[in-house]
Amino acid sequence: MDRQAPAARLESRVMTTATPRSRWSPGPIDPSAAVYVAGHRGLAGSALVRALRRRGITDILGRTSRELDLRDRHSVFEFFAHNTPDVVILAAARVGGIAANNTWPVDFLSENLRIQVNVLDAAAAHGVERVLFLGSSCIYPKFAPQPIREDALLTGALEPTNDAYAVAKIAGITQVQATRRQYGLPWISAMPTNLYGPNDNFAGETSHLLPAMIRRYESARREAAPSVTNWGSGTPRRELLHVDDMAEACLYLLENHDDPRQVNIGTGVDHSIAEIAEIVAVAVGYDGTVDWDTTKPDGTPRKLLDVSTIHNLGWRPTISLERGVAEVVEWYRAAHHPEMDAFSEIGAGDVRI
Ligand SMILES: NC(=O)C1=CN([C@@H]2O[C@H](COP(=O)(O)OP(=O)(O)OC[C@H]3O[C@@H](n4cnc5c(N)ncnc54)[C@H](OP(=O)(O)O)[C@@H]3O)[C@@H](O)[C@H]2O)C=CC1
Ligand SMILES: C[C@H]1O[C@H](OP(=O)(O)OP(=O)(O)OC[C@H]2O[C@@H](n3cnc4c(=O)[nH]c(N)nc43)[C@H](O)[C@@H]2O)[C@@H](O)[C@@H](O)C1=O
Repeated sequence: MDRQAPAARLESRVMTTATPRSRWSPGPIDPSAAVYVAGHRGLAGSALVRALRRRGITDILGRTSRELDLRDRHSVFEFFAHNTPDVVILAAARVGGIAANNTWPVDFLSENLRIQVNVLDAAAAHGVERVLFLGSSCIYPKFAPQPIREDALLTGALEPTNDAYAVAKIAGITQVQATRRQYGLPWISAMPTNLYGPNDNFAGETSHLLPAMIRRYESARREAAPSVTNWGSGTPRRELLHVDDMAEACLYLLENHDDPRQVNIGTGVDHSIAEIAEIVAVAVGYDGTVDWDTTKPDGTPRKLLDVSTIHNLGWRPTISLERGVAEVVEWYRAAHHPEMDAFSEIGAGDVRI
């Protein structure tokens, strides 16, 4: 006799029943759909929740990592068995800026592989029709031709500061494609460029470029410091997308797109790090001088995405970098009081609102 609980039985294989046939067709997400946003408190996940609410979707499932550790396969399968989501958006991941990726590569590889495999296996086991997997532009080769087209994937060596994270993300894209092939489920993957917005990680050392700079420049302004020191040479280029634009793009893809190849999401415009620093200085109102710490890594020299696929599908971003950065500075000032400046020691999760 099979003494295992149903969730445990499902855990041992990806799919229990015969291949499901997809019933999906393009159109708005059903307002009564149960949508699970894995990572709903994060930068991307919280923007996805806002975008879903703007569409009138109310049955949004979210669990913090304390409530549901997605590295724990059994818990993930139990969650799916009890909640049976109709749509899954996988925005939970171990995420960090260049220093975090460079310092803890095996954590970024191992944790992300486990999170992805568990969530995607559980979604397949329950026959979830619509799944969107979020990767990142770091999946592409370090010296890919610019702007980077989707077909540049796996054509060259990765940027060493984030190769472990990138390999985990490439595995996620492959799992989506393999699930489509094996089970006929219309799952998709999206690859956003560097993101910024409210609910970002402003911890400093582990942050991405933009939140790190907003924190640094705001602190320098408050303290009337004569100069700030940014990382690297200032010459690499980055394409920055407001996370609310990213969320709209993801929902647009979920409503309109069904194809195995990952889709780039970006603005199609990039700036040097020095130019981005100047935009932050203006938004914050800091007029001191800038030094560059070249002992810190530059990372990939350029990773401008070719966004013609999503443009041709009919989606374009709406938030300019200057406006977006100014809004995030306001958000940061409202969310973080000066006495909370020690929050890097507390951990980014604890300062989210
Ligand atoms: N930030 C960026 O610039 C970019 C991000 N992306 C992609 O977007 C996705 C989300 O990134 P972003 O929003 O920036 O990251 P954040 O760090 O802001 O959020 C990550 C979320 O994942 C959750 N999480 C992490 N580990 C676990 C776990 N073990 N179990 C359950 N939940 C977990 C966290 O939950 P909790 O808060 O409860 O701890 C958090 O809400 C990632 O896939 C990333 O690759 C893509 C391109 C650029
Ligand atoms: C989204 C993407 O994010 C990461 O890749 P990245 O784009 O290299 O990351 P970043 O945002 O941290 O840095 C961008 C650039 O900015 C320069 N820089 C200046 N001053 C600061 C600074 O204060 N902090 C940081 N972090 N960078 C700084 C820094 O020297 C570098 O040249 C990966 O995690 C990757 O896995 C990934 O997916």
